[in-house]
Amino acid sequence: MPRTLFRTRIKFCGLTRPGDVRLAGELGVDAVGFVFAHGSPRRIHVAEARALCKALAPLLDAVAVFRNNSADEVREVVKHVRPSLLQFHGDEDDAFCRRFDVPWIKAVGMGGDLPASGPALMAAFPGASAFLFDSHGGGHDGGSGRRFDWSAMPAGLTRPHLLSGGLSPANVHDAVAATMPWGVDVSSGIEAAPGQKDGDLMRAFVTEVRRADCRADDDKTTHGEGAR
Ligand SMILES: O=C(O)c1ccccc1N[C@@H]1O[C@H](COP(=O)(O)O)[C@@H](O)[C@H]1O
Repeated sequence: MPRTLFRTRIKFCGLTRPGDVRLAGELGVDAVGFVFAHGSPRRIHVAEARALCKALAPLLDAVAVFRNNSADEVREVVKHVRPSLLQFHGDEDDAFCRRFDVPWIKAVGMGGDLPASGPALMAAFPGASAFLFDSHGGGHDGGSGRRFDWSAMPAGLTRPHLLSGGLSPANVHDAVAATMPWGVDVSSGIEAAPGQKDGDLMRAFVTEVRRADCRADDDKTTHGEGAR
């Protein structure tokens, strides 16, 4: 079987149980997300996040997810949890996001008004390490399990982007094949209940992403195209 040169990064978000964090590490995902957003059914507190960090495998990143949290709340998480990345899912601007001296991802809502273009996004968020496209906006929340029209993703981004929103083992192969993202992020689609991940769904999700990666490699071999 041909081996792919490009590996789609995988983030599992909204973990609340050490066993789920351990399994994520065993499955070889790249990052797990801990949600500190108010109103989320997956919200955890600093002490719980610190306990979950003890279950992290080496080289598995912890991402702290916020939505319009105060600067003090973000600072407390940064100080006590020490996440390797922050993810901002609300109306935070570039100046707010860069205050914490930790690399960050800006989540872009695709549920309401659509972003103008990739270059416009990069100009609005010059400090963002990556962008994440999710289905929030227009009255819809993040982590809702809803997908959006993947063809509406803005063109012209030269920084990494993650696809998210309503992904699951049933659709992630097609999502990766259609959009070739840097990475994918999933919460509801691998859950038995909010915050409780399902081991079989976690495993199936990773399998489907890797199947899409192998297909992309086959396509490149067949058509002589360059890497992503
Ligand atoms: O997971 C949550 O509860 C959450 C709450 C507030 C902001 C973001 C949240 N999670 C992010 O939502 C998307 C999509 O999740 P889903 O797969 O559609 O359920 C993902 O980027 C999570 O990081």
